[in-house]
Amino acid sequence: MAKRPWIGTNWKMNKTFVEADEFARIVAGSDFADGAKAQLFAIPSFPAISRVAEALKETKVLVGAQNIHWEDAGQFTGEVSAVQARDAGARLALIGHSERREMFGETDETVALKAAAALRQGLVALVCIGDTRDEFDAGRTAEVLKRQTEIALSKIDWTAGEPTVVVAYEPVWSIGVRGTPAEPGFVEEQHGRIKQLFGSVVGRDLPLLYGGSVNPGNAVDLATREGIDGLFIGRSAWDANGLLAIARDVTDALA
Ligand SMILES: O=C(COP(=O)(O)O)[C@@H](O)CO
Repeated sequence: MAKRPWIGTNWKMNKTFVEADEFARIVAGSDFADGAKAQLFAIPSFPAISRVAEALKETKVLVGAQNIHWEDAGQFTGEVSAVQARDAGARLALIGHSERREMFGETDETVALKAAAALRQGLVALVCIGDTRDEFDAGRTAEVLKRQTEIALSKIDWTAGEPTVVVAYEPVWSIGVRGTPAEPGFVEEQHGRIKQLFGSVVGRDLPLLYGGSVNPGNAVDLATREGIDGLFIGRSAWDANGLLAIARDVTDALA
């Protein structure tokens, strides 16, 4: 059976309401809206979540929040809880993106707390892990990914139903305009290691996505590799037609 990949985008701090509406309109009208060929997802900035969720409500496209707090409510100025994100229409929470780890003090421990909070509210927890350039250069990639994975998954009650956890390997050195695209063979090797960790840490397989400078030129090579269950895309998918073109190429190649 052909693999049904996860393919989605994190808008970061981009898009006005007009641009968000345009993106949602194009995706809602596409042949990927029914979710048959791929699990699409889009993660707007907080203000746009409710309108994008509304525009996509008749589709199978998951709308997410870019961050959540680990408490359900309280005196945390400027923060948004999983309860509130779900209330706004989010069905997924992005946790531990490297930009939050690097610039906003996210730690392995807060990532673990947030993953558990997302699952308490029935959200898909999309947890990012990744090595920095220095860690990569020092040959510490495997050690870093092991630590991040083990801690991120440590506060989840794996006996309670089927917690919906998706992990994304995103080498920090491959993300954004200054990033270097990772070699697909290197990614496949890391994914093999991370998949083994899923077996030993939680006793089950989890969807494992790749993110970092994914573009129309490398998407198929990445997404058709062993252990790569989908793509988490930034710049190349901020335009809805860019997202759909990559989804089409990938699903055609997997068919
Ligand atoms: O940050 C990500 C990758 O961004 P690129 O612009 O594709 O390098 C990832 O989280 C998806 O947003």
